[in-house]
Amino acid sequence: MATTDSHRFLTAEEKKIVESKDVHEEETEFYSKDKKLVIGGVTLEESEQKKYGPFKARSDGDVLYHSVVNALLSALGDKKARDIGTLFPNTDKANSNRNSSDFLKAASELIQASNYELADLKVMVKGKPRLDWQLVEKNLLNYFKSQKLTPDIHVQATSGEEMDGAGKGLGVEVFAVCLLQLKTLDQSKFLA
Ligand SMILES: C[C@@](CO)(OP(=O)(O)O)[C@H](O)COP(=O)(O)OP(=O)(O)OC[C@H]1O[C@@H](n2ccc(N)nc2=O)[C@H](O)[C@@H]1O
Repeated sequence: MATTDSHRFLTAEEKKIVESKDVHEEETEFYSKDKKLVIGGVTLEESEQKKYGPFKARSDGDVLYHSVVNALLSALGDKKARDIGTLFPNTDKANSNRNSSDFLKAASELIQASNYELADLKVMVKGKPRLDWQLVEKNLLNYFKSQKLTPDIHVQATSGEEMDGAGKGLGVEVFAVCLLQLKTLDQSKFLA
């Protein structure tokens, strides 16, 4: 039975079962042959895909975008939009294989409707998959620009040193911190 542990890779056993199912063109709720591992809107290269398989997730499983959405929702503090799962339940088939940029769009629209602008976004990725993090940064910058938001963005990565699930390659953890700033802030009074 697929669990809703949404950012775990398929275990070797699960992958074997699903691949064998795949032979009969069957697809499970969380895994389909065309589901690629994507982090920060960047799809991993085939060689990396083979090592890890896709995330087990209702949506496209982009754990970096999900973490950024949760950071934005946390900074906004709207109790009705507490977190990503409140806005986009993984029990909702509408989120099946959904592009996680949809979730970023929803969070960006909440910021646009607020008294705040997005000043800073800092991301730390922990896990084994290697990506061009500069490309992820560019992706995020372009995305937010399309939403009329211009945060300073910095993305880092660490292996997790085999110490825990992410470090052992069972999945990827992403920590995101953002700074919202009042749109009406008159910065001149801070300039000496
Ligand atoms: C992003 C989505 C899109 O469908 O799922 P995936 O595509 O990763 O599967 C969902 O928004 C899902 O995000 P995520 O929050 O990571 O999923 P889960 O860990 O399963 O938690 C789902 C929701 O259950 C609630 N929750 C979870 C754990 C907990 N101890 N208490 C809770 O109340 C939270 O509201 C959380 O948002």
